[in-house]
Amino acid sequence: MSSPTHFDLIVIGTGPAGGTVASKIAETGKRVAIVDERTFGGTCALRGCNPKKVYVNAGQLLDRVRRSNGQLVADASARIDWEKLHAFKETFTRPVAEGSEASFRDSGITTLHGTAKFIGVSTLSIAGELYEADRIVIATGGRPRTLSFPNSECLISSDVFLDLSQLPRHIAFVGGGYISMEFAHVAARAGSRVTIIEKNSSVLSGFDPDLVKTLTAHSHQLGIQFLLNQTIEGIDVLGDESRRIKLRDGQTVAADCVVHGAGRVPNIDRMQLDVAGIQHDQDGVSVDAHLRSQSNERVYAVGDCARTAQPRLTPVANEDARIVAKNLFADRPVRSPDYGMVPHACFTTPAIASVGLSEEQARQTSADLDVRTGDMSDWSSVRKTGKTVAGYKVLIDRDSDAILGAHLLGPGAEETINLFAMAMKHNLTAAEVKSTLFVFPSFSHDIRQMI
Ligand SMILES: Cc1cc2nc3c(=O)[nH]c(=O)nc-3n(C[C@H](O)[C@H](O)[C@H](O)COP(=O)(O)OP(=O)(O)OC[C@H]3O[C@@H](n4cnc5c(N)ncnc54)[C@H](O)[C@@H]3O)c2cc1C
Ligand SMILES: NC(=O)c1ccc[n+]([C@@H]2O[C@H](COP(=O)([O-])OP(=O)(O)OC[C@H]3O[C@@H](n4cnc5c(N)ncnc54)[C@H](O)[C@@H]3O)[C@@H](O)[C@H]2O)c1
Repeated sequence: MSSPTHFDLIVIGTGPAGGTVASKIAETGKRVAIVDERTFGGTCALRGCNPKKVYVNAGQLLDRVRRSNGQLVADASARIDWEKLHAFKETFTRPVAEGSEASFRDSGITTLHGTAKFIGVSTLSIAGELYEADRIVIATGGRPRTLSFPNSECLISSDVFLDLSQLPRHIAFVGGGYISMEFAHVAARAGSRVTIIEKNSSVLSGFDPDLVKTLTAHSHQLGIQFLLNQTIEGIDVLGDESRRIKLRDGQTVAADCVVHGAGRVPNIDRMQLDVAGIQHDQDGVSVDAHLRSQSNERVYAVGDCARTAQPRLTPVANEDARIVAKNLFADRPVRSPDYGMVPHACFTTPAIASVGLSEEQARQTSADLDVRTGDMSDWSSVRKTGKTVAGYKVLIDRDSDAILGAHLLGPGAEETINLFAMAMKHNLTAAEVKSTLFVFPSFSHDIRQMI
């Protein structure tokens, strides 16, 4: 067998994490290769955040027109043409693969295609060829969790859902997390009958339970059916587009398509990590504070496939990449990511968003907690958009006046939460935030009333 082609760095995965590391290191003049087994660009740009947001925008627009009740616009009878919307979505995703590969090549990066597998501590096999490198960065992202009930393989993934050019009439979602809630809101507004089957007693476990209750009731009014505390026993495949989901309590749910929204896990199981002595478990590649593998010092891991305490989101992947690019060829890797406060939002309509501690966590941290909470649906900013649900919960430690957590539901929540994240990262007190002048009228201006 011929000797392996040598690089200073090989990056596995072309998503936000891997792509950023490769580009930054190539700028320093090192010999860099990047590989992907799918089209270049990663989940966020091709199968996640960006295409999803195109659909969400259509759902928001429709919601706003319908809610205007003849007051903001005269004719509220708008509808989504899914085929056209899908075609519009493609205008964002189609150019990504070619564009991202060309941009790597323009930066002098070698682009490779295939599934990378370790065959030695620093040697990879890719599409039958061997490659070795002084440093290897694993940035392979996530994949849908494997489910164990009979016929679970008939579920479609979020990748496939985003690519449907026809919207099924009845869609069932397994799991009530981000993916299901975001897709369900769009699909229900576009005319599908939607059922969400969740194993726990409520959906969206990472968000404030009181705001989730309000959002769930609102989603129910939209026509989304929630089946909570459910265990799926199996699925009968009755035809190409006919499924019957059997629940442990004896209920059955008929659907044209069943979507996997039951969580994602690190995509590392096919890489033969043990061959390279790279410690890992179901939560990802074990890394130290500098994102270096704890057991193979040539290897780093970033983004969704790394085992850190952070949520699996694009801004986290970007921060990992920024730090690893500094550590990779340093004499000693000393930099650690500065995640600050990671805000998160689920793009339902309206959106729900959070940053910092939950009320339960804040009660354990603060001896004197001020829970500022309220219904915002009658606030002028919200009413001006037409009537919808809106609420907030801001957690302030009375002793220090520190903001410990902020939780929002309502129009613009996905934007307003960023101001809380900035204030909290930079330790602004509640009084300092309240004394800041914000544009009026704006959703951000409402912050002054919340604290
Ligand atoms: C439907 C959906 C919606 C989302 N929406 C949001 C959102 O609104 N906001 C947000 O912040 N986050 C969102 N996310 C999460 C976000 O997409 C991820 O956190 C982000 O893409 C992680 O980046 P990454 O670079 O770690 O991995 P990825 O972007 O997943 O890239 C990994 C790449 O590695 C490749 N790969 C895997 N294994 C191998 C191998 N062995 N050999 C070669 N190549 C390999 C894959 O093909 C892939 O291209 C969403 C995710 C999904 C699924
Ligand atoms: N807006 C965003 O930032 C965004 C959007 C989509 C996805 N994402 C990322 O993708 C990840 C995956 O999203 P997701 O929605 O698949 O996962 P999730 O972790 O958000 O939710 C999974 C849900 O499925 C439930 N579940 C698990 N197994 C089940 C079963 N057998 N039957 C019924 N319910 C079951 C869980 O209790 C949970 O409520 C997210 O954690 C996030 O990192 C982010």
